[in-house]
Amino acid sequence: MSPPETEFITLYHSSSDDSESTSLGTSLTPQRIGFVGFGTIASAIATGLATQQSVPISYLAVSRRSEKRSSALQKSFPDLVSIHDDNQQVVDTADIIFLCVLPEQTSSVLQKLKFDAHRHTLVSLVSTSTIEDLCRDAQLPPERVFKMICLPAVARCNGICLLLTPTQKDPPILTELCEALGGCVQARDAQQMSALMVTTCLMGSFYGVLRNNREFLVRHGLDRDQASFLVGRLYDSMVQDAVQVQKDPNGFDQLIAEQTPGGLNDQGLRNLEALGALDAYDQVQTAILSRILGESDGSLPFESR
Ligand SMILES: NC(=O)C1=CN([C@@H]2O[C@H](COP(=O)(O)OP(=O)(O)OC[C@H]3O[C@@H](n4cnc5c(N)ncnc54)[C@H](OP(=O)(O)O)[C@@H]3O)[C@@H](O)[C@H]2O)C=CC1
Repeated sequence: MSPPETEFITLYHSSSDDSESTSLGTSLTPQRIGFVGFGTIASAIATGLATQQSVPISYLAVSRRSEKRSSALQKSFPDLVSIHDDNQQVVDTADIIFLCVLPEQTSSVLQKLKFDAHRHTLVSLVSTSTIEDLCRDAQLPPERVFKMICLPAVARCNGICLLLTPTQKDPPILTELCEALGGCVQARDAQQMSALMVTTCLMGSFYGVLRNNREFLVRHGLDRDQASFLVGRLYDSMVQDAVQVQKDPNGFDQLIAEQTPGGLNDQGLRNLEALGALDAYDQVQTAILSRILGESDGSLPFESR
C-alpha cells in the first residue's frame, strides 16, 4: 500500500522560533509509523499499535528484516502494513520512526539514513543508545529524539512503556501511543531512565521465584503440571490485587498490612527479611543499575549505594 498523506497539526511550541516547534500531531491525526529492524520488540510494538483503539494509525511501514515477522504482521493487517526492502523507504514514508536494531548495529544503520528534522520523530528502543549519539548519527535535534523501553506484553496492549524525553517538552502523541500500549512512565533524564530500566530487568528474577515455588510443590509430591497451574493461578490473583492498588503510593504497604498479624503470610515475609532476602533483592537492583550505567559487569558481590 502507498502511504497516506498526513497533515500535521502543530500542538505546542516551546518558543516562537520555528526550529524549536514540533509537529508530532494530535491523537486525532492519523499517524504514519515506521520500524527500522523488525525483530522481537518491533513486532510486539507494531502488533500493539495495530490493535489498539485509542490513537488512529493510518500506516505502518516495516523493514523486511526478520521476514517471518514482517510478513505475519502484513498478513494480519493488510490494509495498514507496508513492507520495504530499504530502511530509507521506511523513513521516507513514515513520520514516527521506531529504531529496533541491536546495539552494535545502531550507529551504522542510522548514519546511512536521511531524516527530515521538521517531520521525523525518532524513537530508539536500543537500551544502550544515548540521546546524544542518536542525535549525532541521525542528524536530528534533541527535541526530535526519544528513547523508549518496553517489554513484549505491549503486543497485547498490556505493557508499560518507559519514555525518556530529552527536553522538558511533553511529546503528546508518543505518550498517547505508549498509553495505548498499556501505560507510560516518563523519565526526566538519562540517569533516572537507567533506574527505571532496572524494574524491567526483574522479569527473570520473578520467573525464578515462580520456578522455585513450583519445584517446592513437586518435591512434596504434586505433579509438575498441577504445581505449575497452582503457582501460575495464585500469582495471577496476587498480581491482580497489586494492580488494583497500583495508583495508590502506599498500596503495596496496605496489601502487606492486610496479612494476619503473626499469621503464616506475615511470618513468610519476616523470615525473608531475617534471611536478608529483600536486602539481597536491593543489591541485585543496584548491580543491574551499575551494569546499565556501564560501571560494572553487574556481577556480585556488589557494594550497595
Ligand atoms: N526483546 C525485548 O524484549 C527488548 C529489546 N530491546 C532492544 O530492542 C532492540 C532489538 O531487540 P530485539 O527485537 O530483541 O532483537 P532482534 O534480534 O529480535 O531484532 C533485531 C532486528 O534488527 C534487524 N536488523 C539487523 N540489521 C539491520 C539493518 N541493517 N537494517 C534493518 N534491520 C536490521 C534484524 O533483522 P534480521 O533478523 O533479518 O537480521 C532484526 O529484525 C535491541 O537493541 C534490544 O536491546 C529493548 C527492550 C526489550
